[in-house]
Amino acid sequence: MGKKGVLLVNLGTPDSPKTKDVRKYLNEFLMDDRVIDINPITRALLVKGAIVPFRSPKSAKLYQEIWSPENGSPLLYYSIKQAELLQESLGDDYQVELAMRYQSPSIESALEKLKAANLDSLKVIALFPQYASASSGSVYQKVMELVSKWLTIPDLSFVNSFHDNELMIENFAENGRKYQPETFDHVLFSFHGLPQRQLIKSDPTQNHCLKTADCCATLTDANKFCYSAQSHHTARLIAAKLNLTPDQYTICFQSRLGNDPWVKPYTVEVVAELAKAGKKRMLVFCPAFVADCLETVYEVSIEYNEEFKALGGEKIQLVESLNDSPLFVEALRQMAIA
Ligand SMILES: C=CC1=C(C)c2cc3[nH]c(cc4nc(cc5[nH]c(cc1n2)c(C)c5CCC(=O)O)C(CCC(=O)O)=C4C)c(C)c3C=C
Ligand SMILES: [Fe+2]
Ligand SMILES: [Fe+2]
Repeated sequence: MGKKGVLLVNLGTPDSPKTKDVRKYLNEFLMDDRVIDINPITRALLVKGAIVPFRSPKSAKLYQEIWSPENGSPLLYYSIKQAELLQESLGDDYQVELAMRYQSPSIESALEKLKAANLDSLKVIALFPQYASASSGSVYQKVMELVSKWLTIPDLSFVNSFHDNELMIENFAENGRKYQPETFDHVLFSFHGLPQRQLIKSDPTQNHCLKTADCCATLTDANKFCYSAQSHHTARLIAAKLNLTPDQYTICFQSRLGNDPWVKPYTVEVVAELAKAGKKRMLVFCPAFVADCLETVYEVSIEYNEEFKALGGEKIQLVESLNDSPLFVEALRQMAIA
């Protein structure tokens, strides 16, 4: 019997927090036609002419704030840990490799190692709990492009999403419980944002997403692959584990890029409204990320915290991500062997 392969893929991070490496990363990331899904000429003009030149030095400063002298980027550090722990847990019948959709380690290099192992099967898990064309879709497209050229293609499968994975939900709830959610004035579930255009394009019925204010209130056949609907579902499941009632929490979306409308409400606006409403202490979960990264460690813990305090709030407390927790490794193990 040959080995079974498992490929874990996260988004990627710059090779270093220097402007030149951030520029290289942003160029590869934002030139992906699933990420900036517009006419290719307009995309190239926008990305290479405007976004990357202006954003790279600014983002480099932010990356410098979160870069650990020993471990580098938290996203890469914890992704490596997750792959190592999963390998340990699965044992010698499996070969686990980690890749990043952008930059290093590349999907090409990880697939080369897996090809050399003469695998019986390959399971690919994009490390995004909620499906989006811009994240998981892009990973799976890239894997398919590369594996389609192999002479022998093993049994190949993908995990579309794991927004409702019981162990993942429990892991977020467990991380949150340590902070005693009941002692906070309000709880936020802040997900990475996405252009509204991408939700609408991905709606198979073309008659559901964003047609009503509560289109994400339940998961149905029409919105089962919708990033926003899956995000709402994840948040409701974590909230239920913590016995939070709907008035105690808000679901919102962060990290908007550009001027087009993204999924609402925007976290930055929710934070401002809650500060103005007199809320003092807020607990923030970021369940679109399975590892801490720039969007959690900087954007939530530093940027939103400062904005909240400037408007009269006292503290925004980030609930750490799943990182190297045994519960998440077990969730990955169960997905890998399913
Ligand atoms: C949760 C999954 C993610 C989706 C969906 C996603 C969509 C998306 N992102 C951008 C633009 C940027 N994202 C950036 C950082 C970033 N994004 C994700 C995940 C998703 N993005 C992660 C995990 C990270 C952190 C990476 C790290 O190194 O820690 C950035 C770079 C940082 C910055 O300059 O602010 C950009 C830019 C778009 C346009 C998009 C969907 C269309
Ligand atoms: Fe992003
Ligand atoms: Fe939707």
